Amino acid sequence: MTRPLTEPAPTSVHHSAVAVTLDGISHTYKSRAGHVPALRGVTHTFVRGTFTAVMGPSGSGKSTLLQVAAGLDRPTQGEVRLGDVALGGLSQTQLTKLRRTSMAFVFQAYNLLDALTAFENVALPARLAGRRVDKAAVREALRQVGLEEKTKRRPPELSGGQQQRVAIARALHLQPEVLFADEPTGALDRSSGRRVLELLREASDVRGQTVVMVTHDPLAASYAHSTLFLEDGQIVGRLERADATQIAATMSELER
Ligand SMILES: Nc1ncnc2c1ncn2[C@@H]1O[C@H](COP(=O)(O)OP(=O)(O)OP(=O)(O)O)[C@@H](O)[C@H]1O
Repeated sequence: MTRPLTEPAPTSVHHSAVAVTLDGISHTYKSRAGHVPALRGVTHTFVRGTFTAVMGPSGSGKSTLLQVAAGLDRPTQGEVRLGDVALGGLSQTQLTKLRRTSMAFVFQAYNLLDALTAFENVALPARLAGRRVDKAAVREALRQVGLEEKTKRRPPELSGGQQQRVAIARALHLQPEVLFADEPTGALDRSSGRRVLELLREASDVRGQTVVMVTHDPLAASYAHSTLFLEDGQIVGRLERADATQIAATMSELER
């Protein structure tokens, strides 16, 4: 596969056809109410250059799966690998470095810094990863999500949907090996939502990035190459190249 010139220098992570492997992952939260098993023996490989939607009823473990796959939380059991690198074998510093160079995450709460402008928020992760900030590329990322007029605004001066789009521009600008997004279209109107989904699909189809997106919306999931269904912390189904009607039908079977 050819790589665009703007991608970071390859590391061992980039040589594998598999972007992310979840190998027998279980994750249990310990809270005052007791132990909550959020994931129970999840095994899955996310192939490089694919776009996967993760669906399932509320509380089925979708966000946990994303957090664990992105190395934001260490699983109670099992192994996560990014390419050939086992995340469990890395120190916190090594993990942070790997995450900064290879992954981007669009959170449900957008995690923007209020003190920085939209432009500065988009540029920040690249700066933290020690890369030179290409101003034109930052502006282009903001243009792609329709915010070219708002580059100087700070998050408190933007609507929820606009903040969500800044978070998406920030992830796209990094051109990460793997892009994780938790409900990235949740706060968006139909047309901005569609645009964002097209951008995510383009990231995988055109640039060979791997995209993993949690969503409740069958229409959003239909933009992905495949959809995984979670229930009670386990993968209970998978659809390939399905349309929104098929995805919705599978979801309603699960929710019965
Ligand atoms: N920090 C936490 N402490 C204790 N339990 C948690 C914590 N985070 C999640 N859980 C529990 O783990 C289970 C899975 O949660 P998770 O957020 O992964 O589900 P989800 O499928 O993303 O849900 P939703 O669609 O409602 O966002 C739920 O039972 C939830 O209550």
